[in-house]
Amino acid sequence: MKAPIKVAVTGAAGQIGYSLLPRIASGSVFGPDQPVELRLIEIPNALKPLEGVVMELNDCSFPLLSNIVATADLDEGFSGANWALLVGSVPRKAGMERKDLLGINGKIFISQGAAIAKNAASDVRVVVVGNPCNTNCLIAMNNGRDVPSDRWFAMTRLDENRAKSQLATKAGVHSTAVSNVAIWGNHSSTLYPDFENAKINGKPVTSVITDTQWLENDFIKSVQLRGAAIIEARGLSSAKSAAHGVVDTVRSIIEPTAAGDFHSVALCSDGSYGIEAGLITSFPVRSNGSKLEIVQGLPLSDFSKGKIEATVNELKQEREMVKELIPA
Ligand SMILES: NC(=O)C1=CN([C@@H]2O[C@H](COP(=O)(O)OP(=O)(O)OC[C@H]3O[C@@H](n4cnc5c(N)ncnc54)[C@H](O)[C@@H]3O)[C@@H](O)[C@H]2O)C=CC1
Ligand SMILES: O=C([O-])CC(=O)C(=O)O
Repeated sequence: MKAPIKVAVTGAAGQIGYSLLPRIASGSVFGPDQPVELRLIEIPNALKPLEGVVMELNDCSFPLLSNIVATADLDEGFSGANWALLVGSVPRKAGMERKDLLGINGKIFISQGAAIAKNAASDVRVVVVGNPCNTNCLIAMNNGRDVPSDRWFAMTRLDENRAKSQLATKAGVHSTAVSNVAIWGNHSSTLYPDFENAKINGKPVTSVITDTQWLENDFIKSVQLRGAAIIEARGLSSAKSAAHGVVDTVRSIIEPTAAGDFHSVALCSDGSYGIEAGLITSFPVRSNGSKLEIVQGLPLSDFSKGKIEATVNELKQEREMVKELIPA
């Protein structure tokens, strides 16, 4: 039996937490032979509902769940964590952009970044989900600089999955036929779902879907605005698909990527594709199971370059909005 890994989850009493925790505890994220200890972090006011979540997790009698710690103390919560999934933060309401949350949510990530650096395991990897996730991740990373910058991620996998679903529906194929979908930039209404490098059954999307007008307009907009459409329909932001996005994000970091394919995650730019180093930007990535790398050399048309520039510019604006939260 392997030793348990410690997985810290913030916002554990929230709606994403409710969908995500059983996936982790049942082995869907770290594998069917990997025991996990859950370290659930909430604000003091949410400790009571968190107690209910813990009761339900216990009632599932998950074979792989070795222990649960529930706490409002960041030092205790992140102690020894091998993974920190930062979900806890306020979701937007209808009519808001995700960056409108920066004033409320940004400061949460100062203390969380610092507490991760102080308490987590030396191999900790961090995935920020709470919005606006790229800039929240930037804040956390810069307040937790003892953790190397290649361990910090923000989630754009839900956007990749959404793009696959839209392309599959348009082409009349199953979403598993769609591969190589890069999401570039910010998890926001400027993100760029790159249909030019995407494939359907191994062929360029543009040779299967010849409706260029749809690809350049409706498709991009549908992915950019999907989160808002869910809020409009549900009265609440996406939770099940977001939790599934977290599962896919972690798995595509720790498991080898299928030959020729890639996935999307926001990480600390190293200057690839001319994107300013240090920005938490979504890129196409490949993993060999232990090392994750940005896919190099994808051809980008002027159309794609313009879209990427716009979303990266928004990331720079968001960084400017939170400059007081980032130590020099
Ligand atoms: N990156 C992505 O693709 C997606 C991101 N999100 C974002 O995820 C976040 C969480 O969404 P939901 O679970 O639906 O919200 P929710 O409101 O149901 O749950 C959030 C939980 O976070 C807790 N929380 C707030 N501040 C905290 C802190 N400082 N420390 C620990 N916990 C804290 C709250 O008490 C609450 O239980 C939101 O910011 C939402 O916009 C949602 C969907 C997709
Ligand atoms: O749109 C939102 O506020 C929640 C989110 O990030 C998403 O569903 O992609």
